Amino acid sequence: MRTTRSPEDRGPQTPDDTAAPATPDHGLDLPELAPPKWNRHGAAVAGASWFRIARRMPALVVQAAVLAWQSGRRDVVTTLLFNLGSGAATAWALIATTSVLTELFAEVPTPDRVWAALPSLALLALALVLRGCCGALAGRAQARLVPKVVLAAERRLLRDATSVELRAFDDSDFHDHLYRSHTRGCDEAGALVRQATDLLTAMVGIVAAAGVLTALHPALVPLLLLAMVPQWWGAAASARMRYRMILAFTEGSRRKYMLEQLMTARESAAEVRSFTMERRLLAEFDRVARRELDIHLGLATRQSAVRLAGDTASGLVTAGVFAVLAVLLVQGVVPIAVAGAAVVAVRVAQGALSNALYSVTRLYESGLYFSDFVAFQNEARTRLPRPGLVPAPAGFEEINLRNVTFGYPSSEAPALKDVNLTLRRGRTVALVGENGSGKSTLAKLLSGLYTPQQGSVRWDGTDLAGVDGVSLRERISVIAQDHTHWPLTARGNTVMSSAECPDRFARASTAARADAVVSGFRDGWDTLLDKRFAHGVEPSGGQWQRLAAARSFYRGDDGAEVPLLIADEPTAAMDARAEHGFFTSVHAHARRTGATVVLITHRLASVRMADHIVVLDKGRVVAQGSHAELMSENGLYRELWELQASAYRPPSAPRSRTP
Ligand SMILES: Nc1ncnc2c1ncn2[C@@H]1O[C@H](COP(=O)(O)OP(=O)(O)OP(=O)(O)O)[C@@H](O)[C@H]1O
Repeated sequence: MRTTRSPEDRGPQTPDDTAAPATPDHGLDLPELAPPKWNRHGAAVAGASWFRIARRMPALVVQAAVLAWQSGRRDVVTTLLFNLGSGAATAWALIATTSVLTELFAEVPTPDRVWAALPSLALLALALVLRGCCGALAGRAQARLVPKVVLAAERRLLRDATSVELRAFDDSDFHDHLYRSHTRGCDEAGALVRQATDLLTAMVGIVAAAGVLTALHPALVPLLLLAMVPQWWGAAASARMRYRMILAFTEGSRRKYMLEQLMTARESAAEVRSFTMERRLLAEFDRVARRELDIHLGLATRQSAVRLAGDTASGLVTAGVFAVLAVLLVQGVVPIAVAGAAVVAVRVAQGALSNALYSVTRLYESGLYFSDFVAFQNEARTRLPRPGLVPAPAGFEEINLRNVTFGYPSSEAPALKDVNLTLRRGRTVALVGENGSGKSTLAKLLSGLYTPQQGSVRWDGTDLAGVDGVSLRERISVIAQDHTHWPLTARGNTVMSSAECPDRFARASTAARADAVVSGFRDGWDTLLDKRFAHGVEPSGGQWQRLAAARSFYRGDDGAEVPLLIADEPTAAMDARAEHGFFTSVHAHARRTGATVVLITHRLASVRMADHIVVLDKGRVVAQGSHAELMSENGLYRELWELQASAYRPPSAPRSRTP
């Protein structure tokens, strides 16, 4: 038997782990997201062989060099010069060390040895100071370069994300690319340059030390390199493991992010509580997070094992190198001074080599992530508007849609099928139909946001498929169904990208009745419409809609410049007075500016005022004409109209067959 518990029974109202569950403690039962295409590409890169890693290095270094060169030439040159200086100083220091040791181990009385070693000691000190200065200055140049590279990559990503056609945002593959590129790709561009310069620094150190070591005894160099192979293998293998883990968990981290957003965003905070979703969201979060944690823990163990094996093997081989040195010393092949200097050179080269190894593995790892950034750029390039488009015509007498068919990337059925339509200049055209019938899609095609896969949309004789989208959209004003709540002032929300013009501004704000909204705000038109900022306010849904309408009237104020205004459910949240006012204004706008107005609304009483009504059903135009013509037919329009009208009739009143 089910029992109902009072709030007191339930104890504290925070959903801590001990409180009784108000709803079952299971997750959201979301279906798994389909693996994106880039996953295959990523897995192929992550599974690269040693040979492939080595082969990729030059390309990665070149990529880093190009990125760096494009972002800060002076810093690149400075980094190179000071790194070379540092290498020269290292070699000099090692030679000075040999001289010092030779003097100190000479067979003469001790005070004479010390006196003899002093000049070499001074040279050694000078070389070390020089090496320090060069290192510091190279480090400074690198520290200046990296943020510039990250910034340039971020800018490129934002430019690409805003340049691609809107259609790309309907494609989940594009989202995956963008997500990965945005979350890691840009930072990895900086890391790529940092690791490449670190590698350069280390290589210069190695070359300097190896050069001196070769001069001391050639057998030591290959032994030293051999000592580093197991360490290198360990670090690279563990980096690749981590990459594969991140790749495997991309879907999970997207889901985790989505859940975090739902639980922390202001927009969803009320509904999370109203629908008592707290526990279910947390349970889903726990489920996803547990999977992530398990993967992390498994990875940590495997990485440690690989590193341990690599370090142990490396330690054993290094001990072997010193044993060989001892043998050479005992056999008299090298004198004691040279053996001492060799130990110093080995330590210097080991330090540099281990830095180089770290840089190489990190460079490889960064290269893997950076390849996603490059892949996104390539993907974005294929989604740019095609080149060679002509500027939009200044206006039209007629907009003609001929056999227009359009489908969204992820959907099987087209949203619009074989649509034929003519919209005349200066007329108000209403699109009506049930949910999902294709009204907004048609509006987006008319707005120049999408181009049809079949058929054409023409402004008089000009097919819009061959027209530059930006110049076309500059001639169209839109009130979108899901309009953006721009985090700007009320004035900024209205003026947007145009220059401010007081007359135009006054007309637009009056037409949309936005002035009445703004008069209630503390700073009037200068009030910031975002609660996240100090003194920001949050307008109501209807108030936002009036501001969106003002924005649209402002942009479309000059009918010669903007001959088309499209309003997609512009009054859904408005009260009856505001709604009536809006429709009156929209007709007045069409009369004053001579623009064509396309109106989408479910309020059929307002549709009646339109010059022409187009009825859509399942993506097809099923009827069109004036209100009277459509009412005379016994079709979908009349059925919808009568359904709405019946809600306003007293229950006893007889149903009229005429409007
Ligand atoms: N971005 C999208 N990606 C995939 N399918 C979409 C997208 N937008 C709309 N659709 C689909 O296209 C069809 C038409 O949708 P559209 O939004 O044009 O209908 P509508 O008539 O404006 O509906 P409503 O009255 O509910 O606003 C629907 O089946 C919808 O699921």
